[in-house]
Amino acid sequence: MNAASKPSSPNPSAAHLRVVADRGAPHTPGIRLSGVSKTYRSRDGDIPSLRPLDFQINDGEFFVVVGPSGCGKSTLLKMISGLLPPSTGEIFVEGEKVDKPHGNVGIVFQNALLLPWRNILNNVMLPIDMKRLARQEYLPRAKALLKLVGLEGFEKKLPWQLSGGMQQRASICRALVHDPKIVLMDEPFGALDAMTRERMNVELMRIQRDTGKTVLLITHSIPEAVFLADRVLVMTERPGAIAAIYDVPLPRPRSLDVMSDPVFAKLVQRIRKHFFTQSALD
Ligand SMILES: Nc1ncnc2c1ncn2[C@@H]1O[C@H](COP(=O)(O)OP(=O)(O)OP(=O)(O)O)[C@@H](O)[C@H]1O
Repeated sequence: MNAASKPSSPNPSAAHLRVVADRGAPHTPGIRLSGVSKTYRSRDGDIPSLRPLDFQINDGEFFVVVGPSGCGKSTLLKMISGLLPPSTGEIFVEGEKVDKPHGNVGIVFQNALLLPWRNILNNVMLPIDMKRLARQEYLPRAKALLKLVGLEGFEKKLPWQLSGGMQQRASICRALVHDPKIVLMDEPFGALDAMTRERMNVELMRIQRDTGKTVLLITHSIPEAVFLADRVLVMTERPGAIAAIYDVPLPRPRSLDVMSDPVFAKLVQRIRKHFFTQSALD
């Protein structure tokens, strides 16, 4: 789904964020993988972790990957961010080949990993400081992002003064502050309680809609995948391969009520069938 086709937001700060987000070439696939595989070399021998993968994620798409533990999901994410070279194949982000760590991604991990001595605003500004970008230019964007996730007024607080869900929202702002082309999320809400996790999912969908970012999210939860995604990629056991890619034909914007839609239940059931012998997935 293209950002331009989404309903516009009445929130003025969100509009500001969208203008920045829409700078990219509109028709280039957000992410493209061609024959990408990974085998780790270790003293005990080779560990084939991913079989060759071919797929693409469209600009502005919410793309979710589910798969059993150890099938290579985090490996995939590290390769797309340029932190890890593939053993074979090529990766392109917005048409540019990835061959080293690049600044075109924002990454959100399972834990917020905020620096305890920096206040929330300065944690969000961390990528700007590390990249030595002009602080004054990005401060309004950092503040607009904090407003977007409901953390206006918490800029000067230290991380310990916020709940786990609030900290994770701040870490999402940190991933977006330098206006990356894509956002990679590795089990971002895995450490949160079930109710907070549901709320965060609703919030994340809204943020993605308002910013128009291309999102690749990894989860172990099949209902979470179907709730969030435009498409769900299902992986096989290690060495991971593509078992299937499903379109999620549920209209947007979505609320939690969508989970009682028969289309939702059917798709969850269909994906679950890929793993019915495994207990690693919800
Ligand atoms: N640095 C490494 N050296 C050797 N093997 C590794 C390394 N990193 C990962 N592996 C192996 O590669 C496989 C894929 O690991 P990866 O962390 O990508 O899986 P995952 O699907 O993200 O797992 P989980 O869902 O449990 O987080 C695993 O079998 C793991 O043991």
